[in-house]
Amino acid sequence: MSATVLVLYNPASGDSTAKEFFENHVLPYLNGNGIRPAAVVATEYPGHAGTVVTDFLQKHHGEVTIVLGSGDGTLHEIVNALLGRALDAARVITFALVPCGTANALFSSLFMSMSETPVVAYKLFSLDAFIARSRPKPLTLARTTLYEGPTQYIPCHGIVSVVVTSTALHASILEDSELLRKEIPGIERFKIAAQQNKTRWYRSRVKLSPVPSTGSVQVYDPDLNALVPFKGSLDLSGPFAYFLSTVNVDRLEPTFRIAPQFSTALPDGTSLDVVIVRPQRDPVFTSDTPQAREAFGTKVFTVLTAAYQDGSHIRLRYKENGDISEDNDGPTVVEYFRCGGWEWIPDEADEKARLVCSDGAILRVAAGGRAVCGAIESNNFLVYG
Ligand SMILES: Nc1ncnc2c1ncn2[C@@H]1O[C@H](COP(=O)(O)OP(=O)(O)OP(=O)(O)O)[C@@H](O)[C@H]1O
Repeated sequence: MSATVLVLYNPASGDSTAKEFFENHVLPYLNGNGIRPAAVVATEYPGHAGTVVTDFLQKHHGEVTIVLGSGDGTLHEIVNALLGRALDAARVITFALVPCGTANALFSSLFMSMSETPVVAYKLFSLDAFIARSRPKPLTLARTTLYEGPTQYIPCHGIVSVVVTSTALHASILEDSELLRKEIPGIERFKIAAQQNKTRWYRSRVKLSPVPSTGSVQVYDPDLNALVPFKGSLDLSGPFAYFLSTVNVDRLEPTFRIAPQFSTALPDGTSLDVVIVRPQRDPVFTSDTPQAREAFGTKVFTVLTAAYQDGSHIRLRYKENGDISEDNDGPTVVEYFRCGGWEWIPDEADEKARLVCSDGAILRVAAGGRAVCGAIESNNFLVYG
């Protein structure tokens, strides 16, 4: 039996061209391939996508394919709305993505943009896979729970990411860039927000947990250019400049390949790739002063710039004088782990360290609380890629 099709797009995503793209390209393309959607819906307000899909699944039983025109945020809303309503474990929802958002991390990770491919054809790649009845890929999810108080384990919030869960600089960037959305609809707003926050450090502790299926945490070794078993302590002390974990993606924008090992060395269990920058690994770090933060901000920028160069940031290393380049043989500037999950335990006096970003949505850890994130398998959600 073929799947029932829902066409859903967010007209406010990215540069607000989803409606036009669907009317001019997606709907005629589906029609031309004999696919008759059961409904075509444009979202009308934040959160609407989750309601539309929940209602649709109540009316249509069996397999459902959603042709989704949006960015990652709308996909995040749908997944969280469905899991929040205790989705039946046997229910399968498959997404054919049409990238209409700002960053489109998941689509860009599934389909590398080739300069010779016309834009319209590129944006229809996931739809092509659906029409060709290719086997869809299961999505891994990352569930974050916020706990109040250091010992009192009271779950107060659970949220699931499909792409990224972060704290530190990335969470600050996402919080600030949202204020720039109207003015700057493209990815440039992330760069401006990065400039605004590059000298911030975040006081926190981190605990990494092993991948359940292997019982180990892996770390990237630039000498071997591979992930190897991590033998160090799983408790990491701060301050942190950057802390970000991903599932399903090696990049957060078409060329920002922040988690390159995800595509270079595919995970063989349900896991997260974690990218960390801690200023105290810098051989010239002496103390936390405004001058030290300013100087380290330049190094953070070098790391982010290298991520745009096919993910070369993970090979950057320190020289004894603190200079960084791929040719050095000192400690890595970036710590790159593959693990099952992490705990982020922010210093309660550090307001900004209490921010957590889940696919662009911003959560706040209560003073004295912690965020706990773990990779989970989901058989409910698949994507054509
Ligand atoms: N009709 C609407 N008007 C205003 N906002 C909307 C509407 N429909 C949905 N939204 C909101 O738009 C937000 C952004 O959507 P989405 O994530 O799809 O695009 P994006 O942020 O531009 O892309 P990306 O997440 O890839 O960077 C979502 O969080 C959603 O709540």
